[in-house]
Formats: sequence, structure tokens, C-alpha cells
Amino acid sequence: MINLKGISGGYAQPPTINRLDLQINKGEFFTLLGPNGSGKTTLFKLITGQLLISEGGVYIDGKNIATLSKIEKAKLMAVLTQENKVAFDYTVEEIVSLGRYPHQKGILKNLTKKDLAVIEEVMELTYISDFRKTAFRRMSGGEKQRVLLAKALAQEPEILLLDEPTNHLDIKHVFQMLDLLKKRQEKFGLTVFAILHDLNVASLYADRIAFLHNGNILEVGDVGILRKEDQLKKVYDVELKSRAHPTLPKPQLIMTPSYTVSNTLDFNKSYRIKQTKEYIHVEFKHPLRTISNGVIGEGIQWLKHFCNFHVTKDYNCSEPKSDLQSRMIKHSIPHEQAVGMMTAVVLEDAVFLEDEFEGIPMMAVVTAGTGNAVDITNKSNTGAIQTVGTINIFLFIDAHFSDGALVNGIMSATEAKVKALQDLKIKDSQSNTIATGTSTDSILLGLTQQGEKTPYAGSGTIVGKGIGQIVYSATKKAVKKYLQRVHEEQWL
Ligand SMILES: Nc1ncnc2c1ncn2[C@@H]1O[C@H](COP(=O)(O)OP(=O)(O)OP(=O)(O)O)[C@@H](O)[C@H]1O
Repeated sequence: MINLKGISGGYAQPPTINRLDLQINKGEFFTLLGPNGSGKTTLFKLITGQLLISEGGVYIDGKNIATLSKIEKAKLMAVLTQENKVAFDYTVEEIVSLGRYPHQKGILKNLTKKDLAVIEEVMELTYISDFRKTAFRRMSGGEKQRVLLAKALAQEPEILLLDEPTNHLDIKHVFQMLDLLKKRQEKFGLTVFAILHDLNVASLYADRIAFLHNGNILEVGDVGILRKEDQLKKVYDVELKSRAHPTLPKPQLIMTPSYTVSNTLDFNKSYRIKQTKEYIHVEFKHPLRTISNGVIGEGIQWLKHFCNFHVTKDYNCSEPKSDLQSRMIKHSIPHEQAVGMMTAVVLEDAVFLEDEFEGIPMMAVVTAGTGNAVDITNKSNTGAIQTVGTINIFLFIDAHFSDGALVNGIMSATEAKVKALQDLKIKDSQSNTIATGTSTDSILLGLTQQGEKTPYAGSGTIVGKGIGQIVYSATKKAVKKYLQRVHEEQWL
């Protein structure tokens, strides 16, 4: 719908923007990104007419905007610039009213009922109704930005052009403003063209993105282009990692500063263990790169506290997460930095194993019960039986794993656990076949991330074999202790 055809213009010679082509579709949220001085504002001003186009033209629905009158242009598009100075001492309401100018008819240009209704609506949408009688100059930078957005919306434009609209806004107002624009986009088919600096915000809101680099469009595409780490490094000259947003299918960029703090830690002295009847708490001095399916601390994170809490055999809590959080709070363990698991196994029977595999130190903590042992490959299982039967594995490794290696590590540990159950002939009570685990097993791998980065940790690697051996030994020992206890209890 907006077609920039070979436009040139700007302050330098050759011009900052030199024969640039770009199409912005009707009803899309288009974001222009690029480093300082790349020409974003210059391009913006060429589109809005604040700067003279020396070559080419801007076409809207096939019409060259240079041929439109001021009023025609104002009905079509509204502009929100970085400039928020206003010449006269207007109130907020008066500023917003100015937005109705292109729609007013006759010489007297009084505000109609419709004008008043629109003004009221946009002031409410931008949360400025309470400031209506306040002088604009007395508002804060962020508040002024909202007033000027309200004025732009009062124009009821088809296209909204925004140059760094979130500049003065705090996080809440950034999201409030962009959510509002998204709603207008959906409801009225508003076309949004916005210059943004925050790549992560752009990823969350933009339908398409263009990268401007030295006055040229480097690439135009959907948010997927924010996954191109090499291109981002070229544009911004910083180290970035593109990662998945935890709940939305959008990339988010993680910056890495160039400074590094290198303090080597002695693995064996870097943790302490507290074991009571109620819980086992392993605390590390530094956060570990962690992968886990714990009730608390699931997924891949950086965490320092690793807990296994004792619960009763018939534990049946609808909010296990908050239950574990309260237990941690009671023992002054910061649950935001913790992995938390539960077990009905007697914690005295936990197995602690320290070992070293070709120079890689590891430490495993395993609690095991096999009352709920399950053969995952057998169809006859109908569900979990409530008895003492969970295998919880903590494995700490003094190595540096990639995220892929963390997944490998989980596989290696699981294979080892299965082998331990096989060798001990632990059976699924329903199918009477050898069990592969229990119905509620949990696992955690914690890595110091010291030393050279390892991309693999499967059974074909030294570290993978090490994982296999330590998990196998610790699980076997823990299951044997459990079986011994069950055996003794039967004779009581
Ligand atoms: N008023 C001006 N007079 C002369 N040169 C200017 C003027 N405004 C901008 N420039 C130059 O034009 C080039 C592009 O600037 P522009 O403001 O378009 O960059 P930008 O991408 O918007 O940067 P930023 O992210 O810092 O806002 C820069 O080299 C800048 O120095």
C-alpha cells in the first residue's frame, strides 16, 4: 500500500538514503530497525514530507503523496515524531483536539459531537483523561508521548508513522502503547510504520521488519530475520544470541557483554550439602547451568539451590509448586534460584557419589523408590499407584555444555537409570515386565560451565560415559537401599 520507489534524500552527498525501494502492506505493523546514524529518521522524514525527496517518490495506493493536499495527507496518515515541543501553552485536551483538524468542516471549525466522542475515546485509550486540563508543558516526557499518540489517533488515520514512540516510556507504558496499536491494527486495519530500537519489543509486535544499514535496506522479512545472529552482529557490532521466547513463537535476543570475569572454581569446594529428614539441599557458590523437570526450576536455567523435599506416601496437593515454595521459604532457600523436587522415599537412604572421569569431576545425589515402577513400553499400564516410588536424580558436572549437550546428558543419565533397573530386575507390577523407570521420576543436570564448551554428551563421549557410570552406580545403590528398607519393614 505504501510504496517507496527509488527515493533519495538526506543531508550528505551522496544522500544518506540513496534510491531506496520498500513496500509496506496495508494493515501491517512494519518496523524499521538499524543502528544509530543508519538513516532511519532520515527515511522517516522523507516519507512524512519533513525532508525533501531529491529523487523517486512515495506512493500510497498508487498515488504520489507529493500531489496530495495537507488535509488529504492528514486524513490518510498521522505522524508521531521524537520531537514533543509544542509552541503554545495548550492543555492536554486542546492538544488532542488538534488531531481532529483534518476532519473539521466550515470556516469556524467547531468540534462536532463525533469529534468530541473521538477525543474522549482516544484520551481514555491512552490513559490521559485525568490530565485533560493539565498544561502539556507540565507533563513528563512519557506522558507527553501518550498525549501526542492520542492526538495522532484522534486524526483517525489509515497509516500511523512513529519515530521511536517508546522512547520516554517505562516498560508498562511501552507494552500499553504497542498493545493499543496492535488492537487498532486488528480492529480498524491500521497500518503502522514504526522505528524501534528495542529488538525484543520489535520481535513481539512487528509483522515485518526491515534492517537499515548505512542507508540501505539490508533485509526485509518476518521476525524470523531476528534469528540471524551473524547478520545482527554485522549490523550492530555486538555479540547477540537469538533464543526462543518462553511462551510465544518469537525470537528474543540476548546480549553478551564483551567483558568477562574469569574466576576458576574448585568444584569439590564449590558446594555444600544439608541433609535432614525433611529435605536435602545442595547449595553451590555460583549458579550452575541447569536442565531439569523439577516441580520448581524446570527447563534450562542458571540456578544455585537444588532441593529434594520429603512428602508423605499419600501426598496429594493441588498446588505442589506453591507448596514447595512455602517449604523453601520456611528454610530460607530462595525458590527463584532453585530446583525443587519431591519424594516419599526416606531421605536417609539418599546416595551421594563423587567421582572423576578423565579429569571431569561429577557429583550425584539419588533418592529411589520403585513402588511405582513402570515399563513405559508396555500397554497394560493404567496409571500411577500411590506408593513410595520415585527416582530423583541430581547430577552436577564440572564441565561446559552447550544446550544440545544438556539434552544429550539427560539421555545418557536416563539410559543409565534404565540399565540399573534392568540389572536389578525391577518390575512393573501391572505388566510383570522389567521397568524402565517410575511414574514420576525427576532429573536435574547442573553444569559449572567451566572449561572448553562440549557440544555432545551422549554415549559416544567421555563425559557421556561418565554420566552413565555415575548415574548407574548411584541409582543402583539407592534402589538397593530402598529394597533393603522394604524388606526390613516386611519383617517388623
Ligand atoms: N539535521 C542534520 N543535519 C546534518 N546531518 C544530519 C542531520 N540529521 C541527521 N544527519 C546525519 O544523517 C545521518 C543519518 O541520521 P539519522 O538521524 O537518519 O539516523 P538514525 O538511524 O535515525 O539514527 P538514531 O538511531 O541515532 O536516531 C547521520 O550521519 C547523521 O549525522
